[in-house]
This record gives sequence, structure tokens and C-alpha cells, in this order.
Amino acid sequence: MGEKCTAIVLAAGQGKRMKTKIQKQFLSIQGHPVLYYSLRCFQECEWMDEIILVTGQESLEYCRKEIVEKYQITKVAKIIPGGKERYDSVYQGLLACADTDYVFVHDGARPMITEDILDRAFAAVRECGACVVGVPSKDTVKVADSEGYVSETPSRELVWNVQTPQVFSYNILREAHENIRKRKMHLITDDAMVVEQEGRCKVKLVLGSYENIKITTPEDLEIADIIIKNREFRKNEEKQKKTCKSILT
Ligand SMILES: Nc1ccn([C@@H]2O[C@H](COP(=O)(O)OP(=O)(O)OP(=O)(O)O)[C@@H](O)[C@H]2O)c(=O)n1
Ligand SMILES: C[C@](O)(CO)[C@H](O)COP(=O)(O)O
Repeated sequence: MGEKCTAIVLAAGQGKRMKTKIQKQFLSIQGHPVLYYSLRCFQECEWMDEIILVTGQESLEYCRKEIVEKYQITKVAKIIPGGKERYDSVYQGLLACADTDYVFVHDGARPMITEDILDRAFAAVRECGACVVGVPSKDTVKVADSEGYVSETPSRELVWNVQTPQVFSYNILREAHENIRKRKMHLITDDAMVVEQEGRCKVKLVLGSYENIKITTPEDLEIADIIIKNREFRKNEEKQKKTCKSILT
């Protein structure tokens, strides 16, 4: 039997930095909710077996009716409530998918994920057991001290901005989560940190894309709108070309 892959798509955040009434994962881009685009990508990915969708208790029904059923995202196996912090939501996702080989943890607020990225991440996780997608930093990065002065300038070739999906062998991520939950935790902002703290497995960096941004503040929505508009236009053009070809031959 082949290896089983599960996507845990996170949509249980409040989106405080976005400052909109509607949570950012449900705002509309080109007529569809932000969350729809990443679900569609996992749905269309041939080797992806299932999706666990994690959302707020109050949004479970909306997600089922207005997203999963409406757009026929048939790979969604479960829609479950998340937790207070992002890593709590990931943990709930892990508990919901106990019989899988690889987990692809993805922010539902990152609609520009592509199948190319998923392919690269899958190849890397099969080799290393843990990987995160990201992009080399285009800017020079400074580390500040507590007074706001520069304390360090890391070499730019070694600095990456990380994105999602962050992909792991199920057992590695599950075990790391169980262990950190027994300890006092510092702020955990991504999945790789949980595994890094264990030190049992090195996390490989895999090329994502500069377009794979997270919708965090209002200007991100404008950028995403432009990128998605162009992508959808190209997708429709391709479809039309194929239809014309099939009519003419
Ligand atoms: N308790 C949480 C917090 C976040 N997320 C999800 O994790 C992704 C990335 O988190 P972030 O951008 O920080 O989202 P929010 O927590 O919603 O935003 P903010 O920090 O501005 O409130 C989002 O898809 C968000 O819905 C989640 O599922 N559960
Ligand atoms: C996981 C993540 O998207 C990687 O960039 C990011 O760290 C989430 O952080 P946030 O504080 O929840 O925005």
C-alpha cells in the first residue's frame, strides 16, 4: 500500500491583525472565500488522501455547508474545532488523523499554495521526515536587542522566511507535540519549532514561493486579489484552449 498523506488546514484563528468583522479566512477574494483556494489545491493534488479542516466551534456549520459542500471538497474527512493558540489547533488536527504517514500543516489564510510546492515538500519529507517551505530572505535581516538596537546581522544567505505547508512524518510531529505539552512552553509560532525543540530530527528547508503569502493585514488581501485574479484568468484561458482543441479535432 502507498503512503498516506493528510493535510491539516487551519482556519480557527481570530485574525486580530486583519481588523475585519469577518475572520480573514472567510473574506472573499474574486468571489470565493480565502479558505476555498487552499482547500482546492489539496483537493486537486492527486496523491493527497484526505483533509482535516480545523475551524472555530462557531464556524463548523458554515465551513461544512458554504465551503466543503458548496465547492465539493470531497477529501475533507473531518471538520473539527481548533484551540486557543495555533499549535493547539494543530494538536487537535493531529488527534483527528491518527492513521496517517505524513501530515501537511497549512494555514487556511495562505490561499496561494500550489501543487508544485506540495510536490517539492512531499519529496523532501520522504527523505528527511520533517520540512518547511519558505523563501530565502530578499532583505537584510537585523536581530534587535530588548532596547530596540541592532544586536546582530545574520548572513543573508542563511536567512529564510518560512511559510506553510510544514510537513512531517506523523509520528515525529505527534511525539514532539506530546512532549512540549508536558513542559512550560515559550511562544510557538510555527510547527517546525516544536520539532526543533526536540532536537531529534533536523528540519529541511524547501523552496516555497514569494507569492505564497499569508493574509495577515489588510494590504495582504489586495496583493492576494491581484495574484489570484491573474491565476484564475490563466486557468480559464487554458481551459478554453483545451475545449477549442477538442472541438476542432
Ligand atoms: N488558534 C488558532 C490560531 C490560528 N489558526 C490559524 O493559523 C493560521 C495562521 O495564523 P495567523 O495568521 O496568526 O491567524 P490568526 O491567529 O487568525 O491572526 P491574528 O494573529 O492576527 O489574530 C490561520 O489560518 C489561522 O486561522 C488556528 O487555526 N487556530
Ligand atoms: C506558520 C507561519 O505561517 C509561518 O510563517 C507563521 O509563523 C504563523 O504565525 P502567526 O503568528 O500565527 O501569524
